[in-house]
Amino acid sequence: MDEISRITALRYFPTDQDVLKARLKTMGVVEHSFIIYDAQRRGVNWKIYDVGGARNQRHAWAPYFEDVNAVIFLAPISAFDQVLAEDPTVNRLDDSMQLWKNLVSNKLLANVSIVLFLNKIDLLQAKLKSGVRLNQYMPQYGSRSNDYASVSEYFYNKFGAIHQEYTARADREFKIHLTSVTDTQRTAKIIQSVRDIIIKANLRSLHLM
Ligand SMILES: Nc1nc2c(ncn2[C@@H]2O[C@H](COP(=O)(O)OP(=O)(O)OP(=O)(O)O)[C@@H](O)[C@H]2O)c(=O)[nH]1
Ligand SMILES: [Mg+2]
Repeated sequence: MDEISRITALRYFPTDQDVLKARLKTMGVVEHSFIIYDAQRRGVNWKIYDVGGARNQRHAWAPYFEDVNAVIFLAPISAFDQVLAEDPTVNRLDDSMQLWKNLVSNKLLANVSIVLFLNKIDLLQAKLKSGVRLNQYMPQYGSRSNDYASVSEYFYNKFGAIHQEYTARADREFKIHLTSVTDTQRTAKIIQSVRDIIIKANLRSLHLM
């Protein structure tokens, strides 16, 4: 609402932040292709497939599984007190953990590197600060402290433990990041580390051949 006069102006042109903050549901699978140059100005062609996360979109994922090098999975850890739009009886974060378990245990994805973004940490911080208690929604959190450091560590360990227990391949490249992807500067750094993981896994598979 602070931006209403700017956004309703006759010559309004959206900023990058406006675009990032827009809520635009992904329908089906959307392909993005671009070239990233390294320090030696060598270009590498990247293809990113953005898949819709809503339940009625998930059937569209499987055909892509066999050809991908890496999966970036975003789990909205601020959503512990929210329910799915498509099924109000299901907690959003419980659903995300269940999906995470299915993904890491999927045999078609055994050779794929996985990067987990525990996302929306800015919203998580604000929510915890405003007094919303995690243990009201996830009783298993018990009497642990309700501050950001403890809560984010809890989720970090919880998602990590699910990977450890259910992964289809224990020695895959796997990394967890706490993210707020609308923060472009921090996300750019994290994407570099995602790139390193993919390159590492590629090199490893070449040595194996
Ligand atoms: N504050 C904040 N907002 C975020 C963050 N990540 C995403 N959002 C916002 O969350 C909303 C949902 O983003 P979408 O890209 O539509 O979500 P999605 O997960 O792709 O949803 P589907 O396309 O339905 O799978 C948008 O308004 C984003 O700006 C974050 O880290 N922090
Ligand atoms: Mg989307």
